[in-house]
Amino acid sequence: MKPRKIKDNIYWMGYIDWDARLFDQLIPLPDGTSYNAYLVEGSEKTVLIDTVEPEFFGELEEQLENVTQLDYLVSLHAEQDHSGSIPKVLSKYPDAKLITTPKAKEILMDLLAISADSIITVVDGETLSLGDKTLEFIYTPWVHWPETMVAYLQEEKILFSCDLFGSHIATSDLFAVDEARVYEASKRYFSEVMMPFAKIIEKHLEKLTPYDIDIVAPSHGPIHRNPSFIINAHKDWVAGPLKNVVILPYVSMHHSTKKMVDYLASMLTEKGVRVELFNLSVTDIGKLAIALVDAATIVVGTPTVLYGPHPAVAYCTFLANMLRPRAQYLSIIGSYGWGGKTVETLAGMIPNLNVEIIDPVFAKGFPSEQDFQALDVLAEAIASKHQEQGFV
Ligand SMILES: Cc1cc2nc3c(=O)[nH]c(=O)nc-3n(C[C@H](O)[C@H](O)[C@H](O)COP(=O)(O)O)c2cc1C
Repeated sequence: MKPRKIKDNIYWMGYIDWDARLFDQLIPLPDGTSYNAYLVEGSEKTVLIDTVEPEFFGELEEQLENVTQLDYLVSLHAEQDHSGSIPKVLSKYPDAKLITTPKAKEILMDLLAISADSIITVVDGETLSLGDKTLEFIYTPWVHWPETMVAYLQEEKILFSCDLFGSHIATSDLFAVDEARVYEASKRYFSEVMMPFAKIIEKHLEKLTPYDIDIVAPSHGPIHRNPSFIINAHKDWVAGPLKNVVILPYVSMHHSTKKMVDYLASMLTEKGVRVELFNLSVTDIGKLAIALVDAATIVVGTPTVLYGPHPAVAYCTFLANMLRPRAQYLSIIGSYGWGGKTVETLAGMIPNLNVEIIDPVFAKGFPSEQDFQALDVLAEAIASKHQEQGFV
């Protein structure tokens, strides 16, 4: 892919990774992703903002073919998918100075053995003149590492937001055209990377409010010419109202738990509560993470296996605890043969979740009439709590 013009003297560079299927060896990428770098040519100085995964440096190098002089390289975030090619860019342009935050300087030196001499650190709000253009650096720590910042090109009103407002999607659209598709890809990205920092991101969104932004240029996925679409989506994900939704991640080996999950789902639906079921044996955990962003209630379904939850349920619970969704209620349903500590084990795995636990329902073997009645009570309890809270 050749450099693509965003505005006069401002170009997208990078790599569109159509083949990527797993990010950080953790996150499923059904739609691939991209690694975006941006070239800004001022009347006096030229700057490259971020780089690409080191294995794709060849592509970036070709895009830089006609760039004879690079004065600055900005690193907004030290993670290798953006920083990994910095050493190669610096050896191509030995006079270029690397601009970053003091915290990122430390991390870049640790990760990539970049020498301290080539790094200039900036303070929050500092500006860099490129002649007719000015870059302002705005600290946004914990998006999603401690060292992160964004850069605002004042004259052109472009926010280079790095991972903030990113989406995992490979597309030849330079700008987000199919907003519904980008919304889903961005929510996936948010849920898996940003959700644990939702409260901090809420503050950053407030900090960015006074900036007049025409274009948001993130480091993954397409660029936004309609910035309110992606900014408002993030405002909603970090602090918008929870939804009248119960998500039901479950595993069932011999259908007892499955029968309970299906029954509960049906009762909830009858009571006007929306449900999303995730069979953890086959589910894309990214889809589950997306649902965790704004569901009001989580009900985990598990059989008892060797005195505890099924390992796939334990993994999902561990992940949910890491991702810190905003759900307010949680319950556990499932089946056992003779005994165990499934509920205690799962309850002990969610210290980060600020949830009220609604009485679990466990069937001995296949659910009996009494178990279905207990599920009726659970459905009623959830539905009335959702109603009381006004979730829609
Ligand atoms: C590998 C394995 C280990 C199990 N370990 C336990 C156990 O420790 N305690 C228990 O009460 N039941 C145990 N069970 C029995 C299941 O929990 C029980 O059959 C349950 O009804 C299965 O639910 P499901 O049909 O949703 O898979 C075990 C079953 C299997 C297959």
